[in-house]
Amino acid sequence: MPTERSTLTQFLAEERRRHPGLCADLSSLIVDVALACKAISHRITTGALTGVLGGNDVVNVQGEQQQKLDVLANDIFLRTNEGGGKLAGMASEELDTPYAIPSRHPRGQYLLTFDPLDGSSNIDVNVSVGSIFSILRAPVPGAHAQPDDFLQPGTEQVAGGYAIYGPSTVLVLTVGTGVHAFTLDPSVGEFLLTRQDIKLPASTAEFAINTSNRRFWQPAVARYVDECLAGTSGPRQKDFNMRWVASLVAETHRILTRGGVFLYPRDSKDPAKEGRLRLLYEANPIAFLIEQAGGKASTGHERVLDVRPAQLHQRIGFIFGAREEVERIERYHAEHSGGDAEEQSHPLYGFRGLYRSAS
Ligand SMILES: O=P(O)(O)OC[C@H]1O[C@](O)(COP(=O)(O)O)[C@@H](O)[C@@H]1O
Ligand SMILES: [Mg+2]
Ligand SMILES: [Mg+2]
Repeated sequence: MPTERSTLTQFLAEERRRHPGLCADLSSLIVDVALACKAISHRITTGALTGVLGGNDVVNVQGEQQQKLDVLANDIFLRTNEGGGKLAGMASEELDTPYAIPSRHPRGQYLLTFDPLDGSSNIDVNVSVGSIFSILRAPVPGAHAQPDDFLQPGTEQVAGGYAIYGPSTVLVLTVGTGVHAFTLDPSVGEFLLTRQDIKLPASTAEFAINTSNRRFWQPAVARYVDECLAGTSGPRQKDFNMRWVASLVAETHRILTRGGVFLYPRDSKDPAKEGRLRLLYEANPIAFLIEQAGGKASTGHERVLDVRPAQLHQRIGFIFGAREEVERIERYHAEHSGGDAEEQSHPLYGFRGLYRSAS
């Protein structure tokens, strides 16, 4: 079917004309990443027919049960991107250490980090999952990337995005010049531009959080959620809706489509972990998109993109979306940060925060 919409490749060529600083290698790397997403999309679509559902009895570096599709998607990302001559190395949520580009391939000037399959717990129940990616400059172009090379703050990203595998497959991308969405047309095998320069409303009446963690929340988070739940009879004086898909990509896509705020804050469930989501593969690329769309992304205390990673698989508290809501949550964190640390780390503190904030 003929179409007048730009393909991803045409769009990137046009972006390079508009922004001459955009490098040709970066465009072709993004096209390779998109190719990986198409292949993953195809495997997900066939589901049980090709035996790709279910676990594979392996626990990954994150301490989580790997799904067959986690491994498959990881493999597709590596194979599709290793030979293009654009990369000095890759780092994946599913691999303990960075992936070295095999010596038979030329090495390039970029680093690719990715969560090959996000929202794994949703695969078997046929709910949307996705892939998330981030592109950084290699400190030494052409050389084999060292693990520390990946430890760059999110502000250094040159591109970031995700593919959502839902009722349709959509690639959402930023190269630092706005946020654009491309829908996969399976009849021609191309991502076609369907939304340009996506903007996020500054306010919202919809929040997303896993409330089963409530007893582990810090007081600032409990206060924020309690106020939303109190609706028109509480201090916010408006009713809020709530959503939780348990797939970061799906939550992000909803927020980029109709607004909202997302919280997976640091909590006391496992004090050894600084959060649930991973800084390099999840928080940074999503924060890049959200900021480019006019929203905010924060740990509760600071801008996510300013965090200097200390470890490849570092986790982080992640709050993003409508600017006014994120600013409010940051304010609550600042107001509650002077409290009694011992009391605040108590698992029931969140509940007591409920009563305190209601007064
Ligand atoms: O199961 P929970 O605690 O609600 O966590 C859901 C979160 O975990 C994730 O699934 C983590 O991603 P992975 O599936 O890549 O491990 C996010 O997509 C989602 O926001
Ligand atoms: Mg993930
Ligand atoms: Mg994953």
